[in-house]
Amino acid sequence: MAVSGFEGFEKRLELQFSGDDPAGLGLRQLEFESLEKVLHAVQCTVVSAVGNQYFDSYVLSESSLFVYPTKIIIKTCGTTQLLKSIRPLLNYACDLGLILCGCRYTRGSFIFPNSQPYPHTSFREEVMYLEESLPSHLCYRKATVMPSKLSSHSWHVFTASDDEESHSHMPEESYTIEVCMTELDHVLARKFFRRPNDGKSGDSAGKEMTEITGIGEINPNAIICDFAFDPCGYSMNSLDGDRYSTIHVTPEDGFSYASFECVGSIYDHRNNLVEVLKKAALVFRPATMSVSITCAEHEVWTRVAAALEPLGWKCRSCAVDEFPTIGNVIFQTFTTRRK
Ligand SMILES: C[S@+](CC[C@H](N)C(=O)[O-])C[C@H]1O[C@@H](n2cnc3c(N)ncnc32)[C@H](O)[C@@H]1O
Repeated sequence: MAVSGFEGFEKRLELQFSGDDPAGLGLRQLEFESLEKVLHAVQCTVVSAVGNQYFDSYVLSESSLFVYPTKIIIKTCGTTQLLKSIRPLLNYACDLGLILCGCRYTRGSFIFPNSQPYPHTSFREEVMYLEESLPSHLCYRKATVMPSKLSSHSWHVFTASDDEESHSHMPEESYTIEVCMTELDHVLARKFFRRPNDGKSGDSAGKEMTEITGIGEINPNAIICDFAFDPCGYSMNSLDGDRYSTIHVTPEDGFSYASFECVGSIYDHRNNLVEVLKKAALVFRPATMSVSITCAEHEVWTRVAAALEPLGWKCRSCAVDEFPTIGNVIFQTFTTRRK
């Protein structure tokens, strides 16, 4: 941990591959030892894992990893060196006959930017490292920092893709939503601290936190893989068919942070996203939150304000940008009226 405090804001990397056998196991064939080597380069480890017929999910010492046949998502916090996973992953994927066709890297603004090691010392450095690590056939590249009225919340996005015309590494109907919450309600944050010497494993303490905080109610149909750190901190992955969601919590005063991420479809009932967002926000009641949606083309983002404004958060800013192949990224920030 940095001397100042734990860096909750995650770095998130999504790599999309194509191959001859799209119905096959693809990346899921990777040996656990290979994944461990990739994570060693990033400087984190697996603490818990669960899979279903569609994908494998891992809770990490610093956030989460999801492995689909042709897609891998790694999200890591603290002082991890996430981008160092790219080269080993590309080598393993190549051995499986998979070719990289898309890359998306996103993150918020670090609370402790000076504690970040290379190549995460600045967004400029990260982009240079990405540019050098990715194969040249990913020729459509774009890097942007999406601003907000709150200097502590801006959204860093880098994308690279192989062919703008094919326009669908991401199914047109699906979207990803990434929520970053800071200044958590103190009483609610206390629930993510363990009692000293509770005699529990990280798994059983995690299960208890999932229940008492209401996290288990966000999607009651999902399989949940949860873990509680000692003395505090919590991570969970949930699996519902081919969809994941994930929550990570740093509850310490002064740098409290929680993130919620899920995927959805524009064809879901309008209320699904509204209800899920409401429930996730009420678990933490943060003073400030940012919501980023990546979606091909749809007004799904209007549902975010519809979910949060009746609960007392006010939308302070909204930025939209378009990226090759993945479509639009909409970045909104919210604060409580009391701010
Ligand atoms: C890994 S978790 C969740 C990460 C997530 N990105 C976040 O900050 O919300 C981080 C929390 O667990 C605590 N923690 C305790 N032991 C830890 C460990 N061995 N590795 C990482 N975090 C640990 C940290 O102090 C922090 O509160």
